[in-house]
Amino acid sequence: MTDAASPRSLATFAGHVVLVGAGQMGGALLRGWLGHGLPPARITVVDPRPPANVQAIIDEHGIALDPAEPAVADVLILAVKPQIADDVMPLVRHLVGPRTVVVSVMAGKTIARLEEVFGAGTAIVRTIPNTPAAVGRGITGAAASDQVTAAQRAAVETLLSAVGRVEWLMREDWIDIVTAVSGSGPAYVFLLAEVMAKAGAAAGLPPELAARLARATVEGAGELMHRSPDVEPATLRQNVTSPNGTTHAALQVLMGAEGIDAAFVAAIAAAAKRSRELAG
Ligand SMILES: NC(=O)C1=CN([C@@H]2O[C@H](COP(=O)(O)OP(=O)(O)OC[C@H]3O[C@@H](n4cnc5c(N)ncnc54)[C@H](O)[C@@H]3O)[C@@H](O)[C@H]2O)C=CC1
Ligand SMILES: O=C(O)[C@@H]1CCC=N1
Repeated sequence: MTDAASPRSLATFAGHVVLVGAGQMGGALLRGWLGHGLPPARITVVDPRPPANVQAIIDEHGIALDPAEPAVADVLILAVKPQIADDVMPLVRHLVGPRTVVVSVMAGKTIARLEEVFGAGTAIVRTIPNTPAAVGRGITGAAASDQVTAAQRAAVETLLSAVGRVEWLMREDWIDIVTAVSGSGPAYVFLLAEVMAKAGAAAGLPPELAARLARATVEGAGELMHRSPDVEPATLRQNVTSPNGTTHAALQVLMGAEGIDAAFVAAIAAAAKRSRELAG
């Protein structure tokens, strides 16, 4: 595993990186690479309509867009929506050669599907990052095909580490569950801030005050956990929970038979199932 706390410089990264799709996730990667010193001349972006904030970065650094003179990529990153992947992948097929490692951040798309498009001998890394990558605090699960060399694996890990941690997975089929836990996971935490705010307002607080309290609580709890790497989340929870106090009363509700455990088991199963469906 690598950690954003000890990121490697990309200033001496050898090879050309082609980013296909520079939206939320592709844009976060692009910012991370530039922030860690990857020379802009080593990057090509293929995206007909990047968001304005990403276009500004592309313009500022003079990054090549969609090469008129197709050059084979050393690392080709696919970061378009899975629903358009089957249309987009053939359009960048010419950028993939014998030395290329293709890296997908797309939910659902399997290594087997990518091999159908790019050839069975192609080195492929299937990953699932998450949006805290935008602040260098993402976590990415990654599974490599047998064709990926040690050098390609190291190169991919270096690029992914620019936006956070990397967990290499022994089994590709774990990716669907990783997607459900950490890929989609930030949404569950943001939802928590939303529902805590709504509940506070419903109980009588001014809605803006409830929203500020909920937001600061989620931010602070996340930071406390970040700064307590040796303390289990359960211990951090217990530290808040006085015997028969207010937290205990709330947790009785949240952790009851139909509570948060059961809801999360069902939610993770639903997300993993959807990830498997997106393979098609
Ligand atoms: N947003 C998230 O939390 C996560 C997203 N992902 C995956 O990342 C991928 C991208 O998702 P987002 O960045 O959220 O989507 P997005 O919609 O923000 O970005 C997709 C980008 O693809 C571009 N695009 C459209 N057609 C194209 C084409 N023909 N050639 C090149 N680029 C094209 C769009 O202009 C857009 O900039 C998806 O496959 C998703 O499953 C993975 C983990 C987390
Ligand atoms: O919702 C999705 O399909 C993507 C994959 C993980 C997070 N967002």
